[in-house]
Amino acid sequence: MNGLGNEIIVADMRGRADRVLPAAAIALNGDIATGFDQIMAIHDPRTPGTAAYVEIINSDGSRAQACGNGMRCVVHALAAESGTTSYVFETIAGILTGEARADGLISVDMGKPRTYWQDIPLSEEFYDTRKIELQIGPIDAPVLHSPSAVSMGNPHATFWVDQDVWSYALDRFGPLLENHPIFPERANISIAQVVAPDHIILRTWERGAGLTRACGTAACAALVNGVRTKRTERQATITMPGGDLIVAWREDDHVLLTGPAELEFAGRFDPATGAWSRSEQDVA
Ligand SMILES: N[C@H](CCC[C@H](N)C(=O)O)C(=O)O
Repeated sequence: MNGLGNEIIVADMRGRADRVLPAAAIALNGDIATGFDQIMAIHDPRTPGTAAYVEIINSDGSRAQACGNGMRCVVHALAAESGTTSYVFETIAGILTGEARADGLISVDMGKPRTYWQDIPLSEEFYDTRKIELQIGPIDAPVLHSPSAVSMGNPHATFWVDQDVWSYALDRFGPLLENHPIFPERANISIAQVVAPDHIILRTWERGAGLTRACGTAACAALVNGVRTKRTERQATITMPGGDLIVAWREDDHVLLTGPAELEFAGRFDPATGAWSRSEQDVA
């Protein structure tokens, strides 16, 4: 599947006691036919009132706490299977809800942002995480600096720029910033250009996945950080390489992410090794 070009494998692990292992993720990502950004593993529910417990694995085998585009793909897949359009899920970051809308888009309540430095987390004490001391490039003329930091369950840094987001070598700066010691759990790194109070252009280097065509939690982080720094309204269109997402930071502090999800093809794979086969009936 994909969520706005963010390549997602949705794995149905219901009724099973095993998990998708990092080795399987690395093997699947090593095959051009199954290269992906995240695996969303749907497990039996652990908490009454939830439909499933969802584990998230990046293409480098690391586990993530949240994945907005991936959650939309999970809603899309389950709705296609059962016809039910509203879901409550549990992830390691907490409870979140998703809904397949009549217009074909999918909305996911990504929960509340965490802005306190220890919740992001950062390795140093910053009491104002709207603008932390982090820069890259020449010391007297940094290329990127003073990002806003927030957690959507996973850590994000939003660097504000006023040039075209494509004029920055994010493929070079991304890994340096992702692995910077200020982020003890690494971080997702985004470059954001605010073109209107309700419109952000965004590119993301994802923790554990690299450059992706869209990143749902980064879109949420950019909107929240845009409001915190008085650059944007509480709802905006986030234009990413794969297309547009709509993000709204509601008055109840929940962040709502709306966008598409698409099925590409189905198959089966071994959750321990990543050995896979494509299903006969092509569904794309
Ligand atoms: N790479 C992210 C997880 C996936 C985020 C992204 N694909 C999304 O749609 O939110 C992390 O390790 O925190």
